[in-house]
Amino acid sequence: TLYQSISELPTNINFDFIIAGGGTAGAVVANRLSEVSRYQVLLLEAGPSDAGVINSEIPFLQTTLIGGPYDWNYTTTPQEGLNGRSIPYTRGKILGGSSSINFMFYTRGASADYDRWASVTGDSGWSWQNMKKYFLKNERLVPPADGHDTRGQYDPAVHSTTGMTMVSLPNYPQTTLDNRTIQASKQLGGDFKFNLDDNDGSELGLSWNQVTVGNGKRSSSSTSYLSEQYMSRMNLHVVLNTHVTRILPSSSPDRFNPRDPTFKTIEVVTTLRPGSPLLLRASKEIILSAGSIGSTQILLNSGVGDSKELSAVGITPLVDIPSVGKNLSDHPLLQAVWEVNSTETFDSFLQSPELQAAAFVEWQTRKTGPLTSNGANQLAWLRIPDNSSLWKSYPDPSSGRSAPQLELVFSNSGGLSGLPGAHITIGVALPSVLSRGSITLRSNNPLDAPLINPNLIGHPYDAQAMLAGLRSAQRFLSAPAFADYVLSHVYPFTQETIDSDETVLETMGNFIQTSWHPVGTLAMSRKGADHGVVDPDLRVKGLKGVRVVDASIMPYIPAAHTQAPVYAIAERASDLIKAYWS
Ligand SMILES: Cc1cc2nc3c(=O)[nH]c(=O)nc-3n(C[C@H](O)[C@H](O)[C@H](O)COP(=O)(O)OP(=O)(O)OC[C@H]3O[C@@H](n4cnc5c(N)ncnc54)[C@H](O)[C@@H]3O)c2cc1C
Repeated sequence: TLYQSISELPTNINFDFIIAGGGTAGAVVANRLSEVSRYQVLLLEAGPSDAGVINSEIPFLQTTLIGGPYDWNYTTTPQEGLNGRSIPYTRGKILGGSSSINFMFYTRGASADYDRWASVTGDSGWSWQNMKKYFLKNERLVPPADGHDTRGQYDPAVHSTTGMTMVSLPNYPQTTLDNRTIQASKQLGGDFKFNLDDNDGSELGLSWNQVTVGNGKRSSSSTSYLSEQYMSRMNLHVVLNTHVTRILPSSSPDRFNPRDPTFKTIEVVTTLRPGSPLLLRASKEIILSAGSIGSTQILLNSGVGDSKELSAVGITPLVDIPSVGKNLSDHPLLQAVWEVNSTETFDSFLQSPELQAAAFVEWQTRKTGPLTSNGANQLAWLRIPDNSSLWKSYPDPSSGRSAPQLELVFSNSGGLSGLPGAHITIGVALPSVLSRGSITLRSNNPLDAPLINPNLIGHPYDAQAMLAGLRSAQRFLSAPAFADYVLSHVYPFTQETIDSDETVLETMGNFIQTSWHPVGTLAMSRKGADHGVVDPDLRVKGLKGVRVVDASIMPYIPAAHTQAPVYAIAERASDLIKAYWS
């Protein structure tokens, strides 16, 4: 049942599980736990429904969701590595969470990313070998909207066609770019070699991009795990417009010796009108799935965190876990634009209201055409060469020798630059970083946005790696396949300045943005470790009754756009919770 307001929720139900946050992970957990008909499951979401939000349905309109009503509209603290800029930090505030507003890349990461999680947690359940089945449980591979022959563009052996969230190969061709990129990969070989499928655990090389799009529309955790057939379950209750502020201990624990207090009460306020908080009780567990920022804030509001920092903002500390909110990791992104010799790039579409209107009619009638595209048909995952002088000064942040340190994403337009003319954009991102940031409270008002410091390019390695990524992008464009095509670099540097390491290092901070992949703030660690927040079964250490299931539990950021990892975490977490209570 779907309720628009907490006041509509029947008061006579005894909820076994209450899940805070109806986002990517929360929707999975709500679906899987409500498969057990004797469990009453309550999912609480601060945002509204995604039903009928056409900008969320149409893949191409992804960027229009940034900064709008379905965004929490956070801003970071001033970022030293970004020349002191504070930047917008988008998170989905809508059913489906960030999966309803993200850019739909479907990337699982390197096998070594999961093996590293297994090794730091001491739980082989997090290894690639074991996590594979959870990726398959989540994925339903479907044909692309343009019906093109996808043979040779992916490896069917590592995909599932029977899971929940729809995944497809590119849905609309980037005519002038797709073939050139494949040709360049053949001509250059080496680190740019063609990789049939970057989702088989070995990412290195150039691959076709897989996206969470099905039948020409976005497939989100809401459209898949909370679709009508599941919402009709009598034991699944989803309440929208409900902000979770805190979790509360059952009986007041002794401050100096809390002895694992039990938290089974959750405090909420409706976002629809001013009013006093309401309390709800879970008889089995509270599950925090409010995302890296939301779940962290709920714990801090509740007095679970660094006791000194909490006292400083006027919150009574209940359980001292200094790691709460630390270890924030994200992928910095620099979009570099080159002018090209063409009249057929996506720029002409971006600059023509007539073409867009026609595309809208095509999408409405057939769910095909340019609007089914997320704008990126290929990507490359690379390593910085072993003989680079960087390794004399810095450790390798990647999870292993088969995991990438650089990512390049290819788009057939000037994208964000907004420049007139025809372009190619290469998004340069860092899949592994040495910077770590934090989330802390601004005040003791639970509705105040927290202080978010992703510390982008906060470590000198990250700056040098970004420079190396830009040089890789230039090297790729030097292939014969681009010889009569790529004219000059036009953004954010100029053809004259791009080759100066000094200029690039000094000015790139003015342009680098986030890839919107914050993770790690409630990281898993071994049982008994003196750091970390949740145990390998995702229970908050030192508390009874509370688990965290979302991007915040990742101890290290994977070399992946983070939704597929979150889906797999949520599928495994659901199994762990079911096994515990069965
Ligand atoms: C603009 C953008 C583009 C992205 N592009 C990609 C991409 O192309 N591919 C990819 O793999 N990943 C992408 N990501 C990242 C990916 O979407 C996220 O890592 C993933 O969805 C996070 O899942 P989650 O469950 O941890 O959090 P979310 O999906 O964000 O879910 C958290 C939910 O909790 C709710 N919530 C928060 N606080 C509270 C509260 N106090 N009370 C009640 N509810 C609350 C939120 O409204 C939200 O619905 C992108 C993200 C963004 C923002």
